[in-house]
Amino acid sequence: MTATMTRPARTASTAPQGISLTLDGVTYRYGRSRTATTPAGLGPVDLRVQPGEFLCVVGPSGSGKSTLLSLLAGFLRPQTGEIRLGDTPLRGPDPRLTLVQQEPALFPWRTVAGNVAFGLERQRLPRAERTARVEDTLRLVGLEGYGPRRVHELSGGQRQRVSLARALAVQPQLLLLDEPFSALDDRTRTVLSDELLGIWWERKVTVVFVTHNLEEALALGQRVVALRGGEVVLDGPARELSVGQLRETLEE
Ligand SMILES: Nc1ncnc2c1ncn2[C@@H]1O[C@H](COP(=O)(O)OP(=O)(O)OP(=O)(O)O)[C@@H](O)[C@H]1O
Repeated sequence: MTATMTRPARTASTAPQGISLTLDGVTYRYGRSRTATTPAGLGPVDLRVQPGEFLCVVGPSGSGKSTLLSLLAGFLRPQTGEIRLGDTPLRGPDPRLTLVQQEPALFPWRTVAGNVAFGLERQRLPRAERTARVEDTLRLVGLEGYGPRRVHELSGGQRQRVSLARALAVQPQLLLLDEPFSALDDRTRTVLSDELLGIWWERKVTVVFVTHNLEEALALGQRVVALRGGEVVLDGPARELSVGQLRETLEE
């Protein structure tokens, strides 16, 4: 990650717009272990993410980042409290949100276009519209013309672009990203981070980006939330925070 990363000066397009995300007293505890007195997990967490906001979540290993994302993705249900997308309680995986994971989970038997089209198949779009949407999204992630290729022909960075395109093709209102660039080399990571900012700027989607990399969080996020021991220990605008301050808070 470099300090030179800048937000691209693009004009924002009209659609689709991001949605607000609200967590009210959300907890999730895994089964009580024999050694730990307090069961591991998350919460209680109160958080409100504004429509179109880019939030980065940081924290050391075991701080609850994945648990939080699993709750937001609807894979886990809060044991107490409530998560709302806009005004609606989240009750499980929701078509208004998509998740990009650390390792791109692509279908090797499908082409690049086939992978990107996957989520659209459930939307029952007319074929021509589906094809246009796939092409547009591939262009958006810098893979114009890659549609007919097979996944195994691609580099790690290109695969993660396909994964991002698949998540974006359905035009989510909330995009969840779980350490999406951590397996990539520094240069590819910087390029993709910059491109993600461009896409966010253009689409105005709400983003929750989980990373253990503090520099990355400050470079990408408008706002940074730090987790420690399953609790929010810091929440502030990225421009007012420093790596040292985050590190200090997380190590206390
Ligand atoms: N399936 C599970 N069963 C029991 N405990 C779990 C389970 N998953 C996570 N935990 C515990 O819950 C706590 C939070 O874990 P979580 O995976 O959310 O942290 P994390 O910040 O994502 O860590 P990492 O950066 O290593 O992925 C940890 O103490 C972890 O050991």
